[in-house]
Amino acid sequence: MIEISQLEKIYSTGKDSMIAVKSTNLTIKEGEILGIVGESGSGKSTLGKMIIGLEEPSKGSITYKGQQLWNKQKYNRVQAGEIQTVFQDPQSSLDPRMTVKDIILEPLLAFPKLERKTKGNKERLLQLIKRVGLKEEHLDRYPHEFSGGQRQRIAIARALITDPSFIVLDEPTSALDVSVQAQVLNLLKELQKERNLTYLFISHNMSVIRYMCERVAVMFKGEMVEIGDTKELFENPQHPYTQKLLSSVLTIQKDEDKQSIVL
Ligand SMILES: Nc1ncnc2c1ncn2[C@@H]1O[C@H](COP(=O)(O)OP(=O)(O)OP(=O)(O)O)[C@@H](O)[C@H]1O
Repeated sequence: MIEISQLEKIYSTGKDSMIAVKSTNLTIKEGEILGIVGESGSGKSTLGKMIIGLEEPSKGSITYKGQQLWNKQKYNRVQAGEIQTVFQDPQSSLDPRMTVKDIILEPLLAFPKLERKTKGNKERLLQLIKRVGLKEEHLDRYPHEFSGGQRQRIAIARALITDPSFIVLDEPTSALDVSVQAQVLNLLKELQKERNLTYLFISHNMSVIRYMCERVAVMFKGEMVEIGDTKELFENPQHPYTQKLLSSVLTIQKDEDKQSIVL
């Protein structure tokens, strides 16, 4: 579904420049949940941002269903909302001045045809809000009236309004309490099955990755150092950095008397 080839991102600030993502190749298959794991600053979010059009690649290419996503420095939006995203912090990603209804409908503004089709379809909005675990009366309220978990449910409904095929989930539960994290992860899993969605699931949390993902890619200092089936990678990590990531997870679990980090 997505082919990433020799993708690179260099950030320049004044005289300095740094390579956030180094010549990366990656295939994301239709209907899979692919995890991207790595410590803070390893380039995970930058990779996601290039796919959703928020950062322009410095080199390389990304194709979605065979079409280039970036052409001559312009992001190609012809996919009509097929690519969506959910960010980590629903507090800052939801506009506090907008009602929940307007927040959810907002992505449609970029796609007039879709907007016309969906706007008159109140039933669809109601189904969606209920499907993510909220109620009709929530539609006229504002983000600050909700808990963190509810706000993330609003963000998920907003991502689904354009009926996407592919969603970049960038640390979607990291800002939530542990028990709420599990509920939101389960909702995301159910939605993925029901709608045959493809996810790129970014997280620094190995337990969350193990729970959610069929395959996982490990990023270290901007490079993709290992990729494989989640089970195999957890049982038999090849790269020293992956081994280090995994050993730290086990230590935390042991030290906290088997209190598993998430689930
Ligand atoms: N807009 C920017 N300008 C300059 N440097 C940036 C910018 N965005 C990210 N970087 C740098 O690029 C590197 C990769 O950042 P990125 O946010 O992709 O990492 P990450 O793995 O997602 O980290 P985290 O888990 O903390 O979000 C970091 O060193 C970061 O400081």
